[in-house]
Amino acid sequence: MRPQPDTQRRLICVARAPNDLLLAHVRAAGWEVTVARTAPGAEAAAKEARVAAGLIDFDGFTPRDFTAFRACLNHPTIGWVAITAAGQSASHAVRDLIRNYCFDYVTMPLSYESISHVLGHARGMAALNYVDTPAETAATGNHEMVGTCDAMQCLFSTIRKVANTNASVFICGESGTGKELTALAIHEHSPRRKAPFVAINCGAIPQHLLQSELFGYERGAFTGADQRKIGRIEAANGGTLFLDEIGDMPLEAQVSLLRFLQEGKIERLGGHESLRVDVRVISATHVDLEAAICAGRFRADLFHRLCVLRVDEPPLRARGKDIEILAHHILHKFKKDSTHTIRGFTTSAIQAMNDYSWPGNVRELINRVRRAIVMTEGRLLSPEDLDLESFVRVEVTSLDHMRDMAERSAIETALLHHDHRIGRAAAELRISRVTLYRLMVAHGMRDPADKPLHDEDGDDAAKGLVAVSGDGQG
Ligand SMILES: Nc1ncnc2c1ncn2[C@@H]1O[C@H](COP(=O)(O)OP(=O)(O)OP(=O)(O)O)[C@@H](O)[C@H]1O
Repeated sequence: MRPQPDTQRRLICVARAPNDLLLAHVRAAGWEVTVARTAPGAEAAAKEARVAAGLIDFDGFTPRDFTAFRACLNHPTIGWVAITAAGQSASHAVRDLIRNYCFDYVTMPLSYESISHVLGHARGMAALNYVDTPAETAATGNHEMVGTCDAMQCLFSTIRKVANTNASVFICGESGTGKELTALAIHEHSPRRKAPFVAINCGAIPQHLLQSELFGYERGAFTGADQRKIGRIEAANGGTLFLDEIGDMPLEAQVSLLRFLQEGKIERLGGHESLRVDVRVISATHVDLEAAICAGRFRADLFHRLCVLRVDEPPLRARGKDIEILAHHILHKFKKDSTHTIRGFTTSAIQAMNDYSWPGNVRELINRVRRAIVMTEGRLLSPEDLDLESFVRVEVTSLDHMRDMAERSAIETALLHHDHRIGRAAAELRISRVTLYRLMVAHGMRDPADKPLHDEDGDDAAKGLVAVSGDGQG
């Protein structure tokens, strides 16, 4: 389960000599403050906080502290604001920290109200990242499997269930959906987790070599076999064997594999000894194996042996909000590849990712985000960085709506220009005051109950126009 967002307004204040008056003020403004006077203290406070604002005064800290600060300043759910004294921002190291890690900076002296206001914004921006941080779901060693949508939650529950048995598992799903990761997760959650997980891609190995790769061979078994080689099945003894792209396995190897699944024994090529091997088999394919069976390319009896338990991997396009969550997860993992700090994705990039059909699934998402991290010149990754600009929705609005917007904008500009003096604004727009009042009411800029006042303009020449009823303009 995901933790709930923090509703408290937490503030981490990092300073060698904290400003007591400032602290009293932010506390009075409702912030729950944690003070850190050292870099390790700041790190500990950052680890504790889920969503928080951070206020950091670099004065008095050493360059070594600056290096240590990077980890906590990089925390995605803490919005940092730096305090700088006049002249301090001249330091190259401080400038770098502010530019790369801080939401904003304030130069002292500044009103405490303004600081509290900036902190509120910084915390708000950090809270947006909170919803984007990936859920802890099915951790598989160093490989985290991210997913919060119903289809992925269902997959995680299936993984936990099938992990407890020894039956063969068959994973079905489009290319790049995470079939190997699922197989690894099953292994890591099973009692076999301490024994090897051995993966072999049946499609990537030349057909004539697949048998020897799977079963191994004895010295002299064929020309060039100058020493014994242990095959992948034997290497997985006690653990799990993952047969990827099983649909590409040649018929000859299918016969040998079927024999192994029936008897639990193998014979190395060129050997005469039968060896008992205890292996749990997980296989996967992105092709329609039932069709391959009908076409005589795959043995039905082998399929039934392999597919005791079936797991379906959802395509990325069917994972809804998970697309965005995964994108942030990948960004977080690879953002060090960029020379500058990248904070996230533009709204149109998120929309383009949601509209794209992802034929290459998670693998393609990883590649696009990694490319974007390297190519971008901004702090937010755009559809162009992701090479998805053709998926940006162009909103088509009606002509009436466009006219309406243009009218409202012209009125706002004229009123601003003339400091809300109605007569002058109306004159610039070349309409009467009465028409301007009517349009302001129509655009919700004025309450119809409000009577136009003569002295609103402070301009006697304009007063006479108020009495004029209509000017025939639309
Ligand atoms: N839910 C997920 N969370 C995080 N990373 C994922 C997830 N699913 C897949 N990946 C990553 O996507 C990449 C492709 O996954 P994987 O190799 O498991 O896919 P596959 O379905 O086995 O691909 P193929 O059909 O080409 O063999 C890997 O880098 C994997 O770590």
